[in-house]
Amino acid sequence: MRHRETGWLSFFYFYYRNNLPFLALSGKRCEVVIHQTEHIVRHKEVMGRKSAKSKEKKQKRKEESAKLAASIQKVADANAVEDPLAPFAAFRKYDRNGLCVTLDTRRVEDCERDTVEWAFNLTKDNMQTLYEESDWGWNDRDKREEMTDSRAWYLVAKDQEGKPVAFIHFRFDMEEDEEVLYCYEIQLEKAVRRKGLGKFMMQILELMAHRYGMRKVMLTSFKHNPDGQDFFRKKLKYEIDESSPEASLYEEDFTYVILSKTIPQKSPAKANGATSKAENGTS
Ligand SMILES: CC(=O)SCCNC(=O)CCNC(=O)[C@H](O)C(C)(C)COP(=O)(O)OP(=O)(O)OC[C@H]1O[C@@H](n2cnc3c(N)ncnc32)[C@H](O)[C@@H]1OP(=O)(O)O
Repeated sequence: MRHRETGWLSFFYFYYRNNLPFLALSGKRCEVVIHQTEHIVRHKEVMGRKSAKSKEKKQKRKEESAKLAASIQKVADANAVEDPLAPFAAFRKYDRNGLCVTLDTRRVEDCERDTVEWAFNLTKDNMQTLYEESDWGWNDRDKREEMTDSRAWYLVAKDQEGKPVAFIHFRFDMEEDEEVLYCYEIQLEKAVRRKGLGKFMMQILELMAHRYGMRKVMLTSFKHNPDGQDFFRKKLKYEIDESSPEASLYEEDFTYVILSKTIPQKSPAKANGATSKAENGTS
């Protein structure tokens, strides 16, 4: 080592640089002390590196919990909005392909009882067989509980007589530490299918996800529901989500896939209140 070879001067310099206490030493003991001192310095360096690493870890944990808190806050803010459809006046009506309906969003507790009952029955009609063909099976009580959970929001399309013809049950929620808009259910009466209404309603979800800062729109779809699969994957370009069991290494053949679409995040200007084309009705 350099300072042992260069004698007293470098020995003092070494002490001085490493901020070590000075001791009166005889020349003979000098080498031993230098050796011990180097050992202490190495130890200090290792400890220094360790504490830098633990500081880094602590900082990372701090950032992660701040990010999680911000995500939870976004979900809470979205759920606190009185009417999530309010900024999209142009999307309150769908008048195309011989279909004329009005659209409305409400918390489940603000929906008419008849509407919730209609939504349950339509879901049962459309989905019971598919559920029974899956590992999940169908259970009236479980479905009712899910559909009337206090976190449930409904986007309902009604015809000109005020009769509901299509709905989406959605939630602003956390999914694997991320703020998402989860589409629990999209169900249309047979008479209004293949007229573009389903696509229009899913577009509304994507607009709301963007407006309220959700990172993705997510949903679960049975593999043995080809209509749903074609609609979401081919037409709406939803992709298999990383949380879907199909995307992992499980060998078990699951009967469903989790699909999602990433929502581009708002620029700071828009986050501060500027309105988008869709909100201006110029989509
Ligand atoms: C998360 C879940 O809820 S999964 C369960 C999904 N729901 C169901 O399966 C219930 C029964 N089905 C339905 O309610 C509806 O048919 C939906 C939601 C699947 C689709 O809604 P629709 O209004 O019928 O679809 P829409 O008319 O908007 O079609 C959009 C596009 O998808 C295509 N598409 C719609 N339905 C189908 C279908 N059955 N097969 C193939 N393509 C289809 C259309 O061709 C259209 O493409 P285009 O724009 O090029 O013409």
